Amino acid sequence: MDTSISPTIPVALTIAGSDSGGGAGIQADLRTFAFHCVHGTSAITCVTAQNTLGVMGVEAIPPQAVVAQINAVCDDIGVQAAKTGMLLNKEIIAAVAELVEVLQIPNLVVDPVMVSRTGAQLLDDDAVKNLRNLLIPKAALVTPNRYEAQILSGFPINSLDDMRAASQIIHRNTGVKVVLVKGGGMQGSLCGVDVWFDGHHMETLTTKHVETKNTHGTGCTLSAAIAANLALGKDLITAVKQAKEYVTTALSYSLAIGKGQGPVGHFFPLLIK
Ligand SMILES: Nc1ncnc2c1ncn2[C@@H]1O[C@H](COP(=O)(O)OP(=O)(O)O)[C@@H](O)[C@H]1O
Ligand SMILES: Cc1ncc(COP(=O)(O)O)c(N)n1
Repeated sequence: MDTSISPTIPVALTIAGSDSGGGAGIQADLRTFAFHCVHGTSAITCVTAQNTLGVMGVEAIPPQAVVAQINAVCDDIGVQAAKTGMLLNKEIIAAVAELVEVLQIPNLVVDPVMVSRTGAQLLDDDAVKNLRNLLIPKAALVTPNRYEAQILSGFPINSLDDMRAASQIIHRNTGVKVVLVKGGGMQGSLCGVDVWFDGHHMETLTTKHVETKNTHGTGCTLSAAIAANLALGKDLITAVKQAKEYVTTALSYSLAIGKGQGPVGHFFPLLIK
């Protein structure tokens, strides 16, 4: 008897870098998809040698190999949603942006990864232009953190009002449907507060602040959970709110592994009885 699960199982794609330490990047994304009961597919853009202390090395995957991975997934399996994470250089960004258009990849979440939690540069300086002009305009949602929102808006962010202003500037400059400025890098009570702006409606999304140093992979997990929720057919604001709850719980169950900043934990559905 064939016990395969029905072909209606949702499928999501992550286009991102590999994190050898397993806390962020492709590893966090596929784990997040799995805990949402979404089949995860991947296109690896670069391989990082990384742990909880930092990034020791980065090797780029040639753009044509990134394109081949995306084509292989989309030609055969098909995806209901996708996210991008660490894209590393302008050539990979241009290739991904073109393919998103050609393949009409739906429900694209762009996490504009630029710098790691440990301070390592994850995007070439000359690649920001392609991110802003070629890829972000094709996204349903872009999810910059404080630092990335400052780069994309050219506006310094020190308060909730600054986060709001930056979200409006990014929306206007890129034409993206929705901007979510994340507050993980903000001080005090603003840490964990995010700002949503869709061109009409501005909303402040708040969950409880979790006190932990083990925050590696929060941004990757959030964008992957949003993509998983979109693949499951949820509307964008619901997808974002539920993803934020997922990250908050994952922070509460973070993993104190390694000597530095450990990753958020995804095992809570198995741990909470
Ligand atoms: N200590 C924390 N407590 C609660 N939520 C947090 C905390 N740190 C980050 N978050 C949330 O995690 C998500 C990822 O944000 P952030 O850490 O800013 O992203 P990135 O990993 O890209 O820097 C956001 O929803 C943010 O509000
Ligand atoms: C491969 C890869 N992708 C993304 C991040 C960002 O994650 P974080 O901001 O938690 O360091 C990372 N460190 N490595």
